[in-house]
Amino acid sequence: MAEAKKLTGAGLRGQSAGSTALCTVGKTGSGLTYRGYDIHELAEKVSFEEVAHLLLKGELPTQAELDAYVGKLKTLRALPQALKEVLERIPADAHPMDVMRAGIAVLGTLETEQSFAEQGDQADRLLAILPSIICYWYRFSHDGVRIETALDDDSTGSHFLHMLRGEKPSALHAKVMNVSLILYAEHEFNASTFTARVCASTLSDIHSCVTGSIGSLRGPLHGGANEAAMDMIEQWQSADEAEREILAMLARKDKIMGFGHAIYSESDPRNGIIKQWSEKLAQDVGDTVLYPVSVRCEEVMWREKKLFCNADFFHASAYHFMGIPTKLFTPIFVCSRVTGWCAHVFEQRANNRIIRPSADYVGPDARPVPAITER
Ligand SMILES: CC(=O)SCCNC(=O)CCNC(=O)[C@H](O)C(C)(C)COP(=O)(O)OP(=O)(O)OC[C@H]1O[C@@H](n2cnc3c(N)ncnc32)[C@H](O)[C@@H]1OP(=O)(O)O
Ligand SMILES: O=C([O-])CC(=O)C(=O)O
Repeated sequence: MAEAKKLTGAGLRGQSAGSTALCTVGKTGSGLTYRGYDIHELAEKVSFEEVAHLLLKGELPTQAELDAYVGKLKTLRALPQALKEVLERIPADAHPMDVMRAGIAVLGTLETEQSFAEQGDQADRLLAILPSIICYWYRFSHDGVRIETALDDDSTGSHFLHMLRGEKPSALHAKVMNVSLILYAEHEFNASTFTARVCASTLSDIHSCVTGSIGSLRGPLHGGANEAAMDMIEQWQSADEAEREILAMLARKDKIMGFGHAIYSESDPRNGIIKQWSEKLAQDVGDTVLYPVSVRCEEVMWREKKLFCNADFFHASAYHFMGIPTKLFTPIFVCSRVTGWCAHVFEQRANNRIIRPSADYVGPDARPVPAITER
């Protein structure tokens, strides 16, 4: 079993910033559990909606609870007219994460959380509507069509692909989306979730918390790494070329996106799972380049630097093989992680003290303000 990573230095690394009953990350080096359930078992046996229920409502649902929950989510997929109009005004070259951030900000003005008693329903609405927001904007701005978002797909992943392509996905694609959404759902005090908790600690509303989280997830050191990894690997025509380029990047001390992790020491448990599905998808589309390129990157990074693929790296090829445009990779992460964010908001609210750390002052000593003519 891998040893836990030694956590010291800047970035609050290794410091406990609160407690959570939602998730353990890297407790023994490479483990990941949601409310005590191992990620491998969840990815194999349950649906994303069951995981959402687990995170947001405390337990895996019974069949009757699941049926009711899926039914409820389906009723929450429609976009308010005012939100559609805003989305239609956002240009095609906008960053899709900005579209999601703006979409939730607008939703917060239309369906404002009036009291914390509404938080469960608000979280369900966010979960159901986020795929609608991004796909409505994408299809309108790129294809000039106003899509129907209130579709009857049973799963969030199928709903997303159905809106994106205008037809129901294959069983393989539906399955991979389901696994992917499970893998991305929750990860303890990562940057975007901590953003949500800081915002929640001021007793702010849930739309503000989630809007802030989307902003934090957008960066390439966090959720944006799946797109950055795709931009990198798609340039290479063979595994040998990938090896040469990775070695050159390492020599230049470039950051290789999709590798390394703040908490895990020698592997990210989500990687092996999504890698298997990426391989299946590669076979499905007859790929002979991108998957071998990805595998070679993994081998070279481990051999040269003992750096391993995080959850984002093989998501890049998996999403690509399903024909998903690269710019929608990180928005899919949002559609999943909103469950973790909201569950953390609930947890923060249930046992709250405003989050307000201290800083070590390194500026000038106290001094008088000079007159403007003397500066
Ligand atoms: C779902 C997710 O959000 S997973 C993370 C997605 N992000 C990425 O894939 C971006 C690339 N990776 C990284 O930037 C980092 O590994 C992070 C942000 C994930 C973690 O950062 P840290 O906790 O600071 O990394 P860590 O302390 O393990 O770094 C150790 C050394 O390895 C280097 N290193 C870490 N990751 C990488 C990488 N991907 N490429 C090159 N070097 C790296 C660091 O620069 C550091 O070198 P130094 O000691 O010479 O300064
Ligand atoms: O935990 C982290 O720092 C980043 C991560 O892997 C995630 O949020 O899924």
